[in-house]
Amino acid sequence: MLLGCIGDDFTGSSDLGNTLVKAGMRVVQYSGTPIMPAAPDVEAGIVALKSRTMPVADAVRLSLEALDWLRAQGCRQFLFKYCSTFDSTPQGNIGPVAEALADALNADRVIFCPAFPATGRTIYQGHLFVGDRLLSESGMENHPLTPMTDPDLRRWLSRQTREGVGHIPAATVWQGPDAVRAALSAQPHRFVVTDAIRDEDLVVLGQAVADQALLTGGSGIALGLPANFRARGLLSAEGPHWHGQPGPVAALSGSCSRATRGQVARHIADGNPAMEIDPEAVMAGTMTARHATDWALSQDGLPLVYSSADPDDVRAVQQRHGTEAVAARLDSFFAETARLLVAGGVTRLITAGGETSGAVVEGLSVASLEIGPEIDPGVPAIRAGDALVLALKSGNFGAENFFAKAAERLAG
Ligand SMILES: Nc1ncnc2c1ncn2[C@@H]1O[C@H](COP(=O)(O)OP(=O)(O)O)[C@@H](O)[C@H]1O
Ligand SMILES: O=C(O)[C@@H](O)C(=O)COP(=O)(O)O
Repeated sequence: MLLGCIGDDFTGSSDLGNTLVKAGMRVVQYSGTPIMPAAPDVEAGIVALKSRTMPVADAVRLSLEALDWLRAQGCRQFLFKYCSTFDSTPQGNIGPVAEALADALNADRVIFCPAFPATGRTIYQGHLFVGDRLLSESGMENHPLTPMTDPDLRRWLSRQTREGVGHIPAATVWQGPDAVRAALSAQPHRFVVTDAIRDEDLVVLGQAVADQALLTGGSGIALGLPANFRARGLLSAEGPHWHGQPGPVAALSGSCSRATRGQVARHIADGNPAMEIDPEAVMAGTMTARHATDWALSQDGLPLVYSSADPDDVRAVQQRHGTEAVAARLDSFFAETARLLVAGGVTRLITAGGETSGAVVEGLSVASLEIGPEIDPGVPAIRAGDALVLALKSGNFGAENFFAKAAERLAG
């Protein structure tokens, strides 16, 4: 294993896997830190944690455990993957996890670059944009767990860490890898937010940090890394392999992000079967995973079970029961529904939402996931077993007809 990655959620980890596979690396995503060694042909290993929103100390501990395992697999470079919208609270977890990893690896400079231009996430003057809006006006300010109310990454990260936070502007990135390397060494601070507006900028950054032990960012920061290993003659020529899976299909969505809500609306408008889950009914125990599964298994086509709701509805239910209590109940509802669906014969499962997908993969007790071809930017097809394939969609990713598109791609 050459590149060791730690993802703070499951969809984000598969997004990173997608980038690395497209650039020709053989990638396996692990559900938590494995207890066994990796297969010998894995070139990039991604330990997916559900650490984005857990208490800081737990996120740090789990990330360090993952780092230990990746080091034991022989990795030469390490990447901490978080969301392209920098999902975190003023307490963490991006800053504290990065600090712990940097200390463990003796990294004296660490870049922070969540840019992912293919999905509209760009960084300019240290500010994160989603399309033509600042992060804080993109809808992410309403995220149920990590409302992003400040687009200045330097300021947001500073709240989470004891380290000072520096900045490398786009003008330096445009001068190429040598200029970035020089700017990095000249930084007075250990943590450095880097601008990136285009894929070319990410490739330059990837070249510039070829010898850094630790990088942090969205999946975009991995764009240039496979070429570094290839240039050193370290990648196999064969590349990844993939075969699809026919059979019954179902979709689950606990994502309340704007893109997912559009995809849910489109799925319904296209006449597909859909069942809306009322969180109140789940909290009261009157809606159970068994009910949802029985309904889904009795449908033709691509049934969708969703709790996706507008920000006002989400806020109202959170105020009544508490944010964590609602998230925990819905996560276990979806995890159990996934388990029952697969037990009932479903071979293609599509999930929307980072937390939701993490809960589902854990509920299915799948230890490792082989990353396959891209469905939409940031979302690959995944093989989870001999007769099970998955698509784990980040909340804000995917075309409007994502559910139908994913079902087709998983089959082929
Ligand atoms: N109707 C709802 N009301 C309140 N919370 C919800 C509702 N539906 C889902 N949630 C919770 O909102 C969170 C959505 O997060 P996630 O699954 O990561 O989606 P995304 O990728 O869009 O951020 C989950 O914790 C989920 O349990
Ligand atoms: O970088 C991204 O945007 C994604 O890879 C990701 O992490 C998204 O997380 P969720 O929106 O919670 O799925």
